[in-house]
Amino acid sequence: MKGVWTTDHVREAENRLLARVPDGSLMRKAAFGLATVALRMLDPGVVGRRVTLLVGAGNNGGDALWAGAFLRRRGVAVTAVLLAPDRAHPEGLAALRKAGGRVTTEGHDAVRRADLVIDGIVGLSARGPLRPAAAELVELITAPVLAVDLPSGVEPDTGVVNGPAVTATATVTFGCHKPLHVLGEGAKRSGEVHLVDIGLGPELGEPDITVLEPADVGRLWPVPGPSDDKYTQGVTGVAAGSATYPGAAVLAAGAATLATSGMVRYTGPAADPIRARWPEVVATGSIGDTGRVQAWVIGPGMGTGPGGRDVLTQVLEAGVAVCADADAITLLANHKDLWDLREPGTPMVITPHDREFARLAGEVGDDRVAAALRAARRHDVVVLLKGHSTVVAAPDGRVLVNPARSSWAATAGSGDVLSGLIGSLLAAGLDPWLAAGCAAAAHELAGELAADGAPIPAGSLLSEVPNAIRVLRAAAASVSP
Ligand SMILES: NC(=O)C1=CN([C@@H]2O[C@H](COP(=O)(O)OP(=O)(O)OC[C@H]3O[C@@H](n4cnc5c(N)ncnc54)[C@H](OP(=O)(O)O)[C@@H]3O)[C@@H](O)[C@H]2O)[C@@H](O)CC1
Ligand SMILES: Nc1ncnc2c1ncn2[C@@H]1O[C@H](COP(=O)(O)OP(=O)(O)O)[C@@H](O)[C@H]1O
Ligand SMILES: [K+]
Repeated sequence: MKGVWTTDHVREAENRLLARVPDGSLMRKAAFGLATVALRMLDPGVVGRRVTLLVGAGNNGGDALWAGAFLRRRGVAVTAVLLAPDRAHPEGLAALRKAGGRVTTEGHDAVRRADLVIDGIVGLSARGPLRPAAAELVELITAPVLAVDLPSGVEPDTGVVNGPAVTATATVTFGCHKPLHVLGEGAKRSGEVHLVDIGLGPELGEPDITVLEPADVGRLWPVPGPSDDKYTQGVTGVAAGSATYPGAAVLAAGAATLATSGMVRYTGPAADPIRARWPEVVATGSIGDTGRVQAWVIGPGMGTGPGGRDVLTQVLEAGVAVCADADAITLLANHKDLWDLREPGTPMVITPHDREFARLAGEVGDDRVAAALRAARRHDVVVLLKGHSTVVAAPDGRVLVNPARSSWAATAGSGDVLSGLIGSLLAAGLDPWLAAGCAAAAHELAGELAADGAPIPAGSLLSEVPNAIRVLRAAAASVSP
């Protein structure tokens, strides 16, 4: 698992560390790590290659200047462009000058002619988009960009970009990952993120955000053992679909069928198409005939009328784990009394996209993590907020983020697949926060495998679920002793 810490927590940890290490040693460590990645990016042949440093007013610029000094000593032609000449980091500037680096306040030529640009404009103290002088230079960049700590112009704690910002080829970050590296536009703008150890580890407490690695998901994915039968692995119930939207039920039930062994039961008006596509599913027309399940998936294509409300009532009263998606979320938003039917402590995951979220808990806004946490605490459920970066928040404050590598999953019906995956992991007994996180990871990977460079319908994503599970389990096998 990868930990991510907010800027407040990074600063607190840095202050504790700074109190017990010699002055300047952290920055030199950070800068040396930065220079090492820069040399790799310049390879082959670093002597005489042109590196331009964009240097802002703070320590982020200081990192860039110190890295420039290291690079200069390896024969690189280094030019520092000072955006705030009076406030450039004094020791870093002196070190660069001593190593023979050039310093200027007029950066147009240096940026245009660079083989590599190092973005030391702003780091953890960033507020808002790039200021005009910095934005004008960034516009001119054609070379690869190595960002110091984060691509300047991106909000560090949300990954939001509201104006001009750097798009980095790679980012070197120090001590730990920060939220922007895994969230939305920030993740995209960071490029490949390299973590440099500056000894911050012991000072960092519990992470604010966790990212599951493929091996984590593979290890957690439930598989049958010698003593298992179809019931012991958890039976998933799917209440979804309608005469108008039978496909949503077929996708959700299909996902539950493929995600784990064991058994899937279906209830609703799409029993015939379900039987035709998934003969393994035990399909009935009414919830009373369904038999026992360990978890329900409810909502996709179900409708928000009295029929849907009645089924949701029965599901919530059943006292088993629930994944509520789509129309079930709208019903919960429209009829607040439905929440009271749930037995306290029963695992529950809701999976809104932004519009469903707004119905339930107000606009998402820029801070998706804070929004998901707010809703999770208000309703005492795990909230999976969909998007390019999926955020999973638990009422106890745990947050998982699944940053997508591609956007092929943004296609009609793919959410139905996701809810089926979550339901089957809940039925298998996984902690609901992990169930949602593992499902999001497998879902995203299935989309990537299915697409392979071209658009796909949700059915193709669904077909790749077994391959995604194989890849994730292989990752787990390759790291276990
Ligand atoms: N602490 C440590 O031990 C270590 C810290 N390290 C490094 O320090 C970095 C944090 O440094 P920091 O706190 O000095 O501020 P930093 O991010 O460089 O900002 C500088 C100034 O930029 C300005 N500015 C703000 N927004 C802006 C915008 N949108 N566009 C343009 N300019 C903007 C604003 O100045 P203003 O003009 O508002 O006064 C702000 O004060 C951290 O990211 C890491 O790289 C590493 O060396 C490891 C050890
Ligand atoms: N830009 C994107 N990049 C990656 N994944 C995305 C993107 N947009 C949506 N997704 C994912 O696609 C799925 C869409 O779900 P949803 O909006 O409920 O669609 P539907 O209701 O048609 O099934 C979710 O898993 C979501 O996280
Ligand atoms: K930066």
